[in-house]
Amino acid sequence: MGFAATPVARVLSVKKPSSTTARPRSVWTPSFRTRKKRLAPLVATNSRKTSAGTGIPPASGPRPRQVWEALSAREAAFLAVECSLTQGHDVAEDVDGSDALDGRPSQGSGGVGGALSNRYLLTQLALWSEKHKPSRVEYALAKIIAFNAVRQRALFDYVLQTNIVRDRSAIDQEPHRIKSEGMHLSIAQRALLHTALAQYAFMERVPVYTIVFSTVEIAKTYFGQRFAAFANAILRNLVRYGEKYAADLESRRPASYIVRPLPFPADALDVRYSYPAVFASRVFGQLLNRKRLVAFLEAGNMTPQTFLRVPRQHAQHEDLKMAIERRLLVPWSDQDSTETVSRPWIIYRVDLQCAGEDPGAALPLTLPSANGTGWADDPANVLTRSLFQRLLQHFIAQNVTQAEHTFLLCEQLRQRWDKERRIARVLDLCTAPGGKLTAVFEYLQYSDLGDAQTEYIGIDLSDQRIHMVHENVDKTPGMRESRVFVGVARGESFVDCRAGNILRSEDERAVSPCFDLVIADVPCTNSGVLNRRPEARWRLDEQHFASSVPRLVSLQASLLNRACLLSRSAVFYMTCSVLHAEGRDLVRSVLENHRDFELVWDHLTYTDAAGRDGGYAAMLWRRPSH
Ligand SMILES: C[S@@+](CC[C@H](N)C(=O)[O-])C[C@H]1O[C@@H](n2cnc3c(N)ncnc32)[C@H](O)[C@@H]1O
Repeated sequence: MGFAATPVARVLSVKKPSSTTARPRSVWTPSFRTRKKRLAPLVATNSRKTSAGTGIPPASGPRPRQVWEALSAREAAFLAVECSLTQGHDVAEDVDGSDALDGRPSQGSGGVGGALSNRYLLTQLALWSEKHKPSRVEYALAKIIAFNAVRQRALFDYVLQTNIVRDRSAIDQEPHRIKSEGMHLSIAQRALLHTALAQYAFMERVPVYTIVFSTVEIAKTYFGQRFAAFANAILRNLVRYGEKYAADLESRRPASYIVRPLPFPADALDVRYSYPAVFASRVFGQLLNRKRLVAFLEAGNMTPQTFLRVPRQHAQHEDLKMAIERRLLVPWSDQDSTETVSRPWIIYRVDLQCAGEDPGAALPLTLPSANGTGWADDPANVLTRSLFQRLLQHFIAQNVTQAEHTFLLCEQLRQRWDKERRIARVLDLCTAPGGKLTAVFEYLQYSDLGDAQTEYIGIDLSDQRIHMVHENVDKTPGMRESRVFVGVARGESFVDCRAGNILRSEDERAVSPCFDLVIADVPCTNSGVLNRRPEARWRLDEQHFASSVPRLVSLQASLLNRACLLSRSAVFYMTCSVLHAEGRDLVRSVLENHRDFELVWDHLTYTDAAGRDGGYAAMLWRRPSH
């Protein structure tokens, strides 16, 4: 049976394999009815399989549309992963820090139509999505498969090696072509097998038969019969191999998110949790505790959580009350639920499972959800999801770590600030999408440190992302009516903003301290948000630590340096990295040249299973002049 989905390849403009064995693609049949007909035999076989020993009751077996969606999503994921495997991104290039909520980069974050390179996984998926108009189910599936395939690259290469490669050093020597006896894996073939493994390991509800079937179908279309037979053999072998290891793994407590056993070395944590070895060992060097390291590495492989920051004065919002009633929003347990002067917002965790979403499932939106609230396409669940979309129009999505760091920094500021004066001018050097600037605004208004005359200036390098700041300003009560200026500029050459014009200079002598508070929430390696940025970890290998990471650190130092020059009182320095090189050590080295400032408070949070992002926050305070 043919697999008709060539438009995906055209949309993603991924190079076709040059192999002479590649079979001509089957004819594209755009009508759903036709595709459904062609896939009908699969559906019948599949239902038999599901009831025959996979543990899935026949009633929840895939329905025709789902099978099509599963195949099509799998192909899109495969092409996106191939693209991601081909590219060696520069860490200093990936400055946008985008963490689009549902993973679709918006226009402004450099996604479709944006200026950002289209080499990224999410951008590839967005391009496919824009052209192919997949259903929500199809998109969610493709994203989950692709994210896991990219995150688990090291583990999956190890699995393939132990299955097909006799010589372990082959991958290191020739990463783009794994050699085994008589079989060469191209990048595209490797990507296809990675997506198969991603389904096998993480999607417990996908029957093994379906994984093998779709792999073979895609393999036939792209690589020809010979590779299809090879892929089939590899996967079947793996299932046998996995079973053999199951008992062994159980005794070693396999990572809870791996739902089916894969052979992995018990001691090599970098392979087992799939990180570049040098990064894992650096974090170990900081934590000096194997258990905490494992918790951190595991958290980086989990589905990221979404949080909403709700201003207290909006606590009675109708949609909000309904969302709390339906348990779509759950108050973050650590926060003080009573109103205090200093905490002007309530943080809620979004529990999309209550809307039938189950990120670990095979078909996240159409199978019964994990917590038993019915089918995801049940009208009640559809309503809950549309409620979530409405909430996003009113409230800012911000991770609890970012909100908490901003709160703690503001508290430090309040303790030191002369109560007789109001804060007159605030500058944010890297403002997009505006999460910190709006939080600081809320805090200053709420605590009376600021007033109607307080001026807020936010600049960012990326004009693509500046419009997101405007959206977030509009969501912040009272901010649009205040003295707010948002513009595009490089932070390290910013001098001031007068009458709506941005003044810049490379010359430090042109800079004078004219802001009470300067925020430098700098671009970083994203090592604290690796669960959101599947590709980011691969830019933390030996080679990048020697080349692009130092360049990024030097940009961070320039931005912090400029922040100190511009501030007459406080500097907030923040990153979403857990590496000391971008946090504590960097602050200390910049302070060497700014004896007029002292570090009064800092905090490093590691990514954790509760959903906290990793990140660093520090407050520098200008010493009183004598
Ligand atoms: C971590 S994000 C900032 C997040 C933001 N503060 C918030 O809370 O929503 C880093 C931002 O720095 C911007 N950026 C990168 N290099 C910059 C530079 N040299 N000058 C100003 N902004 C820069 C990026 O475009 C990105 O929007």
